[in-house]
Amino acid sequence: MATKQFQAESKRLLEMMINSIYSQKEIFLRELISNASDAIDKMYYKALTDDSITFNQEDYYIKVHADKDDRTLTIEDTGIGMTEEELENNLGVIAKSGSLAFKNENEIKDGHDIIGQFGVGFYSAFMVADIVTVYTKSADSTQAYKWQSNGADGYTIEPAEKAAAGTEVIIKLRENTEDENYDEFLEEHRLKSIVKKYSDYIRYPIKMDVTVQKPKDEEEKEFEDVQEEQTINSMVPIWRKNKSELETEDYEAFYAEKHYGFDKPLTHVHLSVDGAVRYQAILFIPENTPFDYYTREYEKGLELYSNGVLIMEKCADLLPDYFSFVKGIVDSEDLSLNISREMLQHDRQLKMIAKNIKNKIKSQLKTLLKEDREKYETFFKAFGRQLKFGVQMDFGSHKDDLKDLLLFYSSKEKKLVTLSEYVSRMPEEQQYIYYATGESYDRIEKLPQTEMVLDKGYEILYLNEDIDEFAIKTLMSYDDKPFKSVASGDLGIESDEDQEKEKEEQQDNKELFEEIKNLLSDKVKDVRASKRLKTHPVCLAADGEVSIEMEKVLQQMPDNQSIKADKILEINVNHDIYESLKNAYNSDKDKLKLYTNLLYNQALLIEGLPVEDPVAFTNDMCKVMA
Ligand SMILES: Nc1ncnc2c1ncn2[C@@H]1O[C@H](COP(=O)(O)OP(=O)(O)OP(=O)(O)O)[C@@H](O)[C@H]1O
Repeated sequence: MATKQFQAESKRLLEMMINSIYSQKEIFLRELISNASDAIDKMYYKALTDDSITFNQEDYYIKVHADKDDRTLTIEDTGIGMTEEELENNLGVIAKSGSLAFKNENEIKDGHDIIGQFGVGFYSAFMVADIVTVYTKSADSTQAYKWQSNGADGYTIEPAEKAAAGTEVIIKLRENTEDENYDEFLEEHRLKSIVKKYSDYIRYPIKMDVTVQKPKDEEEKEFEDVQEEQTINSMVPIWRKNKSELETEDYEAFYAEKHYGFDKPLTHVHLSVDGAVRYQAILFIPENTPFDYYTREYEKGLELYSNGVLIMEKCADLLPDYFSFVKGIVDSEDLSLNISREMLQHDRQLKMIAKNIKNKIKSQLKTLLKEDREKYETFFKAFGRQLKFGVQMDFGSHKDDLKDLLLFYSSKEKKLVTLSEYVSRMPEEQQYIYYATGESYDRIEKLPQTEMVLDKGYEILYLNEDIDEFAIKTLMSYDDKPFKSVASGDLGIESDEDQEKEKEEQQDNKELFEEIKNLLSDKVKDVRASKRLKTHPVCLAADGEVSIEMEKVLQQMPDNQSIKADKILEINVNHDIYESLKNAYNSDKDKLKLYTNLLYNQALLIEGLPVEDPVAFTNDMCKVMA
């Protein structure tokens, strides 16, 4: 049985392609400029083997020219041009890429990678054009040709006049409609910005006649608008340059030019990777937190280029959420692009690049921490919170990547310290890494719960951000040393003797504690004699997974589900107030109730929790004073 070839309804196919491949009309300019760049690259390759051609860089350029009267936009190049046959094959057959064939036939040299591969980019011109006319003359021919099409009814080819080799693509713009303004593609500013956006790093000059103001005479009193030919693209991407040629100022200038931020970057990484996936990248760590950083509006991502042509402005997949503050670009020739060049076909290469980038950022931050503590603290002030979110994210699966990048305030050093520094200072008998939580370092310092641990001479990490304790709970331990809140029931520092004593105290005061618990009903889970309090009369401790600090954070969330910590009221039985409690218990139950309420509310205030009934509380105070 004979195998039949598929037929294609080319008119329909073209229509579908034009209207459904690209998300934005402006892309057509990127495609035509890329074609022009490919055509010049082909001349470059031709010169390598053909002695009669010398490739003088200055002879090769691309020119964009808008004619407002005619409503035409011309993209001209001094590249290799096309013969009649090539015209027929390349612009007459959809999905036929002369450039891909060229790439396969020639050994591609570094830095001269051919962009075209799908054989469809050219037709994107019909997104904005009624008629496209191409004048082209091949470097191998003396005859020039004109190709013309309105997209729907096929095309014509006829001999034409053209002096030099190269190609001119003339786009007759569509009429404006209610929804679409095609005239924008005749505006100097708009054209410049599209070229800058997508084609800034095309390695040949993209020229345009630009309006500039010049003095009319020597006195420079009056000015007039004149047209001046300017090169509007940067051409050589900074990331392709050798690191040794670049100064910090060059990176800073690039950061500013790209509008990555109003600040200066704190540090940068410049990568040129030649592994399984080849890519170049420049990554910046900003100095300041962007104003919208901790909001839903903030979009993470790196600019992604393929062969110097912009593919995505913000490729989110290149950065993990916890490094979402990183700005910069990645350029790779090894990406599998989809046909519109707006997405990637396979994410395998991207995943490899992303993994590599993650590790590079991590090691850059570690180096900063080691070599420039002050700068690292500036970074941590701006983005430390995000790292802590990162620890807690995805069930803690990134905690090993991040644990050595964290800083917490130390009770001993009175400054931010790493976990490794804390552990290195731990006395041999200390089993836990202690932490205390509160709104500010000052408040935490005054917390009664810290007394016993500080008395022991142990260091305490002061956690004052809402995310802190969640991150610590996810970390669970560092260097095999578990974390322990100073507010937890068992601090792990009590001697057997202390524990025995505590049991006795609990027993001795059992009835009084029962009574206090009843008076407070469901507000506390238990009342106990405190082992940690030295000078303060009372404090609250949490029993179970949810700490008091966590309760505060959860209460602020919209879907808090009223999660509360199980609270234990701890009483210092060595405090004078305790005698008063005992007396009241024995002789005056109303007084016991009054004292209990006062002490409980005091404990709430110390913890930074709201007093449930402030009026009752102040009335109680007055009763004591009167
Ligand atoms: N300015 C030009 N000079 C010379 N040849 C050109 C020019 N523009 C297009 N061509 C030829 O026409 C072919 C088809 O162009 P088209 O833009 O449709 O696809 P492509 O560039 O090959 O691939 P892609 O769809 O990936 O951009 C090119 O491969 C090239 O051979």
